[in-house]
Amino acid sequence: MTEAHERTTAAPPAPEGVCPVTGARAKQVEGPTSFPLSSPVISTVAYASDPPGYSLRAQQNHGTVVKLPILPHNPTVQLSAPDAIRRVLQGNADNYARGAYYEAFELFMGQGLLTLDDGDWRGHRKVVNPAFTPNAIAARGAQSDEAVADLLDRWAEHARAGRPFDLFAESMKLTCRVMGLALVGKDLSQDGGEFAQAVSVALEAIFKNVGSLDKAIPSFVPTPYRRRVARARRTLERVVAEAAQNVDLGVGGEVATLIRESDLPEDALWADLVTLFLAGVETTALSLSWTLYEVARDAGVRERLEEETDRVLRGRMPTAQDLSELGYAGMVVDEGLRMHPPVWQFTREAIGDDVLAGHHIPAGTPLLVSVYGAHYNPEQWEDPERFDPERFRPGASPAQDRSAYLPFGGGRRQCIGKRMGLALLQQTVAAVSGRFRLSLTRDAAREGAFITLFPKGGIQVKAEERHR
Ligand code: HEM
Repeated sequence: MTEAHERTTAAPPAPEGVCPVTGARAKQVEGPTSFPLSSPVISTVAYASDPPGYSLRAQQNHGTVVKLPILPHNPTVQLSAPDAIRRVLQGNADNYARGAYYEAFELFMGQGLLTLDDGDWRGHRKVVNPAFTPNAIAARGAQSDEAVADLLDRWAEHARAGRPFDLFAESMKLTCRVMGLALVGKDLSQDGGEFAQAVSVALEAIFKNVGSLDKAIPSFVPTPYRRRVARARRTLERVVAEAAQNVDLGVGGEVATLIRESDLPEDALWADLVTLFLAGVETTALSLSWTLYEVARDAGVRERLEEETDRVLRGRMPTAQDLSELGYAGMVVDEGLRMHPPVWQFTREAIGDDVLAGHHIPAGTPLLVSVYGAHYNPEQWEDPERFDPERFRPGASPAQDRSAYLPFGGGRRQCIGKRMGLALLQQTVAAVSGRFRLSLTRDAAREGAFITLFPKGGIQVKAEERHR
């Protein structure tokens, strides 16, 4: 194209404050303007040392649509305004691609359910969908029942020995078993924690790959971190290879069979299985740990839960059929997911210009949808720092705007495992409350964050059996 042609066809500059595509009047997105926080290097260091804290401070100081000067995709716009989030995920979802941040996910997840853009993604979602319907989840009910029963029996041994244990490590055993059976037909909690470790290391590696200093070290140097990542990859490769073999032998897991027998490309087995493991195992374990942590800290909530479980279950284990009667346990899980959303942010990129909550978003802008910011926004939630399951009482409006609550995302890319995750969480919270009282051995857990929001150093608890 000649320079003259470029000049004649280029769009005329938009009058200031008007989006060139929609023609709507719009403000520029603001962010920190004064040193040191205007400096991308200093901001990136501040962000890396406490990502959720940095994110909330930016929201408090500059609002719910804010420009973050963080590397490597500077500037990135952080969104926690419910109307902006609704437009990105639903109203104008066609204008938002997965974008540059999601490229780092391909390190482990290849081109699959989470990383593909809408066109190619549809086929993958359609193939695995039958394993996530209410009927499919109910058909696997006995697997969850047994896994939860074994978890409680292990905790009973800890209780009798007076031995503290880590809620997060225990929750990972539960989810490695339940997800392993559903996806590849194998209990993946039986390898001394190797699979659980592989999932956590892979998620950390994806987060660090976005902007890690590790990249400054030549790629042939086997740093301890790189050795851990390589080991995690080998573990995941072994699980996927075994899954393929088992499908070929006619004894494959439900999801592995659906993928292997579909028309999806050969590499979809790796991409979609690893995606489902990385998206489902740690997230659900974290929700369980954080929710039980909050229950252990709040005698009032604990007593309400005990009253409900004693009344509904009369000392037996809950099954999927009991969940509709265990409404308070469901509200406790919902509030746990508000206060500690395991996926505390996720990303998109604007394909064309748009206006979000009155702000002009130029084409190509990387976005961080801040679940954490939305869940702690005082304009949306009364006293957001308080753990209060009553917000989720049926018929109540938990937030001013329902798009301010999005632990599972929203729109057509909403989490495929939402129903499965919630059912396991509600069942386990009720089962634990029916049998044990948990107490923390340390006052407060410290939050750390990579892709997920995790308790640094775990959550040490002691269990006491309620009825002996
Ligand atoms: C409490 C547990 C969970 C939480 C908080 C959670 C959260 C989320 C969120 C926020 C998203 C949206 C990401 C985006 O739009 O960019 C998502 C997507 C996804 N989640 Fe979950 N998730 C959970 C459990 C699960 C489980 C159990 C599975 C499967 C076994 C799963 C598999 C997926 C997949 C495959 C996607 C991508 C969906 C798509 O784009 O079609 N998740 N999850």
